[in-house]
Amino acid sequence: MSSFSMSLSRTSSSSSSPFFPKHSSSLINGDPSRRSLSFLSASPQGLNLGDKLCARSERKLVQSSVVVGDGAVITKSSSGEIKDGPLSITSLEANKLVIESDEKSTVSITVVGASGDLAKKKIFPALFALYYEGCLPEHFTIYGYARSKMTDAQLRDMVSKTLTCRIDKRENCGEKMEEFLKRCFYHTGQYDSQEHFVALDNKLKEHEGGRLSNRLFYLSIPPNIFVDAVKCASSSASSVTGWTRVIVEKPFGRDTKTSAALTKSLKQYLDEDQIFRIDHYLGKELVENLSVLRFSNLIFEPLWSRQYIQNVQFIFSEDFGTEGRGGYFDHYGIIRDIMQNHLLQILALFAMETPVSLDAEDIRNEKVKVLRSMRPIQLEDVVIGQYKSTTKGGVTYPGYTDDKTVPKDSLTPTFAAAALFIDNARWDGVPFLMKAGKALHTRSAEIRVQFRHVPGNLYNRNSGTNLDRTTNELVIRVQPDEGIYLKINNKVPGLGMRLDQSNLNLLYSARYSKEIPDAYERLLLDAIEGERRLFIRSDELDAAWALFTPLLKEIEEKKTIPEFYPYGSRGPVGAHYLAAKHNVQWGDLSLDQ
Ligand SMILES: NC(=O)C1=CN([C@@H]2O[C@H](COP(=O)(O)OP(=O)(O)OC[C@H]3O[C@@H](n4cnc5c(N)ncnc54)[C@H](OP(=O)(O)O)[C@@H]3O)[C@@H](O)[C@H]2O)C=CC1
Ligand SMILES: O=C1O[C@H](COP(=O)(O)O)[C@@H](O)[C@H](O)[C@H]1O
Repeated sequence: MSSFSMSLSRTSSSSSSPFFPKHSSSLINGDPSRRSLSFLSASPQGLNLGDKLCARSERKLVQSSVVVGDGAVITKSSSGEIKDGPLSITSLEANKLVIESDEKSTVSITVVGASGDLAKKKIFPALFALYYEGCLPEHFTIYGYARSKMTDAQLRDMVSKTLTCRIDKRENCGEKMEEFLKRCFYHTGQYDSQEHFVALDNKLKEHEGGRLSNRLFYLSIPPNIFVDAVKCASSSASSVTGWTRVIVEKPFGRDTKTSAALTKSLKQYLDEDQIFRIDHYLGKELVENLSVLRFSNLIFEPLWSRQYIQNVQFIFSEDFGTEGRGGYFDHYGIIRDIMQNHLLQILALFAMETPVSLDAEDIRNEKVKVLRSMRPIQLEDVVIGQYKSTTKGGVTYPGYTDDKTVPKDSLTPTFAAAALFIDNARWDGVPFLMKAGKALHTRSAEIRVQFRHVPGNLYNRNSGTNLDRTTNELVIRVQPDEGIYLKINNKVPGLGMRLDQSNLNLLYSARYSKEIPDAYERLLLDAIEGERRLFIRSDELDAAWALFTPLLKEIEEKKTIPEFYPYGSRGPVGAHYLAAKHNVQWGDLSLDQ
């Protein structure tokens, strides 16, 4: 257990790369446990108190321009791995970075609303997967907190029954689960009771055993009680020695006003950098890969503009309805549930300019610029729908309003399609089409990039009459069957000259044997490590609401009637007309998808 003090003396350097600055390191007073580092150009920008420096944090170090090299406490091997971790930053001052080994710190994770659906379905399984993979710190404790009366044993029982995660069939799963469950506890309490949070604080302290304490609260509760819980957690159960962070689940309000009010209330008790607004689509592997695809392959970035791209489509569909969540859903609708957050976030990542670095703030700055460059959405560019009951093969599927928690005359859309535009130099005039729906024929999420026709194409005559069928299309399939494929034209083998379209296909399951982690695993780990890149900053949220609020208001004020579509169908035909109006065909509905 040791602590190191590193002096960062900054001088300018023209030769060092922004990612790998030159530096030198030496012992302080001959003490091998204390190191002095002189950085030629680096600053600890991007590093925060409590950050953990381990192999997973390499990205952070690289982005932060504080890669520590030869002879230093943390060494970067030629294979790119950081050795001698994990270490935590315990003090961060100008020119002085104090880090200490992980043995001295602990992370307490409190799942607020532990008795609920999301906690069971996603949060506990993700925490277990992280534990199984050895990604949680050596010292950690997990607390479930909710009003329901439960003992530790009952929580463990509940968690073990719902740990239906990807780890299930792996080696030693049972053993690991036993170990994991021993670190899980439960505390019964009201969400607005300081007294109950003080009691939680005492229990956490017992487990922390005097180590530097870092605390993460995951608010897995309905939004109307977010602020009460944050108030109590921050005043009665936040850490006094390390960091305190709060993960907030959506919905972040219903519109600009309510979202701003929520942010204002949260900021009474927390700083912006303590708030981790989760959008779990940002944690999905293929969404994470979007920037890699674009910025690390020379062949894509030069094409990424109005010059070569005719339209971009963001498509979300589910083959089940709102069963069980009708009460929540009716208050929000598909535009707020999926478009304003998940699809818009992906759009922003897709369309942003190259960020200065991979640092969270640099990426989020670029995303905000995209969102703020978007043209107000016109109601004429939007189609809404609602699924109705249908009987197929002798089975009757319920309509949206058949749900007892949904008013019979509800106009809430369960489907929406929209054409959006980014009024900047790169994307001027390019339609960004979004489509999201429940109770459709399939479950999928994908990004489709349709390129322009080849000008003066020599082979037009050989390709048939429909030029759209010969345009290149890049498909990023977020789920299921994660993959990326590019449709290209090729000659059909033989003596004739007939053209065909084929896919250059990267199917993840064929390429990689390792299963893909759930989005919640990545996001929880990022929150523990203080990595904010995949969380929504308040100005991003404001910009997202500024775009959608006028449209939602207009739909609601005009009581726009949704177009009905049968459960399990491809959605309202209006979506086809909308696409056609912008000279587009939905890629997911074409014959050769
Ligand atoms: N479920 C999902 O798939 C998703 C959920 N979310 C969001 O995550 C959060 C949690 O979702 P989910 O688990 O489904 O929510 P639940 O409705 O299951 O609520 C979670 C827990 O909160 C407590 N609770 C529920 N209603 C109230 C109330 N009116 N007053 C006080 N406490 C209440 C209950 O615990 P107790 O009674 O024991 O205190 C409940 O177990 C929500 O913000 C939701 O919008 C986001 C994406 C997906
Ligand atoms: O946020 C939400 O997402 C889910 C879909 O998430 P996925 O990871 O299963 O694709 C959606 O069902 C839900 O309505 C929405 O609130």
